[in-house]
Amino acid sequence: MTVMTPHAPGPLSTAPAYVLDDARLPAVTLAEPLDAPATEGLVRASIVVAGGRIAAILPYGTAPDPALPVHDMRGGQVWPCLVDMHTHLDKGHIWPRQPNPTGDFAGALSVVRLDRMAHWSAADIEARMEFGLRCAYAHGTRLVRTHLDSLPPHHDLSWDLFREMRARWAGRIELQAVALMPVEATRDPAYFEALLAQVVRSGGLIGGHPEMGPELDSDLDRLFGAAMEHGLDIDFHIDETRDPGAKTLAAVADAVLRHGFEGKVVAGHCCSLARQDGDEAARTIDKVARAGVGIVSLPMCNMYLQDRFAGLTPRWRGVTLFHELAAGGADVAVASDNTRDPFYAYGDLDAVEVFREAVRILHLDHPLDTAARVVTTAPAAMLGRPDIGRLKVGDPADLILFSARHWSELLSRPQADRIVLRDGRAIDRTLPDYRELDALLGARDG
Ligand SMILES: Nc1ccnc(=O)[nH]1
Repeated sequence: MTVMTPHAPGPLSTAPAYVLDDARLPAVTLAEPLDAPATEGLVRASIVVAGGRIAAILPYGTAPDPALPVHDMRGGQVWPCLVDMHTHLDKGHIWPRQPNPTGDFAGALSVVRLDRMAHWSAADIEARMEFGLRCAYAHGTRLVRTHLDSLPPHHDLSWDLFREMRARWAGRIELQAVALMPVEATRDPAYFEALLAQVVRSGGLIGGHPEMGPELDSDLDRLFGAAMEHGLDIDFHIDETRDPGAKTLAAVADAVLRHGFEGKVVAGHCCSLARQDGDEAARTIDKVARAGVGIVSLPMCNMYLQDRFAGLTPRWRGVTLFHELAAGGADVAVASDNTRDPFYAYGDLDAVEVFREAVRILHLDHPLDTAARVVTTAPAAMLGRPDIGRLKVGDPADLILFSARHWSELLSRPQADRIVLRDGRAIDRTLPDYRELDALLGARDG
């Protein structure tokens, strides 16, 4: 019997070619449909890996070359490596140094600013980004988009560092970055020009959080104008509030249509949409779909920050109208958001955790048939990388092997025993030790 441990000698660590036999694959991640029956969206199949690539995907039972060594999955699921399309690597892991005393959004905003101004040198950000990326890699993620706080001086410092980190991580994690600032900050031409120069130099995206007010549309026009001039895609933080009066999502969709904007636009959060009445929400969803604005929900962070009042029990989950958006024709996905910082006290850039929690918080279950798309093909498409997060013959064998066979098995445990293959080889999944950050964050006894 094959022993399912990552470091056992065997085909996953040594053989130039082998078979992952008797696996279950999420059909929604298959680039080409397999002629085999699916149960709850899972297809039984065997994958031939050769030269670090997927050489064949065969219906289970159609025996491949009998000479090849076999890793018997015994019915366990095999997924492509994952996509985490909305993170904040620059903030990650500051919690021990800068907790959020209220645990709410206003508290997070104000204390993050204090920490940023006091501590965010290049060395500080680099150490925390590196730590976060090591976690994401060990968990099986291959593509990460991060927002970077981009108010001075970090519009320079963080972006210079980002280019370095992207080069260092090339081949392990593909990195994308988005400028995060209040959209009204673009009214300062000297700042905005300098920021745009950095974003263009870095192959990044422009974004930020628009706010309601008389200048909302003109602020958006300035941002879209710059994006069109420089050929940039856009990724916003939108309406992260319980206030139903926050309607910048509709304004963003209007701006896309008004400008005939042809780049990709993503809107993260969109919490207040779920607090508006049905007709109003439906009108906005229709606009979002027509404008082709992709929506990313951040369920763990939203449930943590939204509807938090001291001494009171939360009454809503904080998430956007995920199902209604999907039914209305909008692209939808989920992602991590913050990790161990004032916006979210927990998290480890584990897209499998994000998937599990998203299923529970957003009711992505029953049926679960296509749910796996929300951390694979859907975010990959929104990020302009449809070559990642899918199972396709000829692609690198970047795969996650689960012992779990069915959805109830996959979603009931944290899948800490998963095996991650990169280019067909099992990687070392050891997570970095928090103690590595002690010197940076001020070690605390007690
Ligand atoms: N949810 C968030 C909003 C703004 N900034 C963050 O880091 N996170």
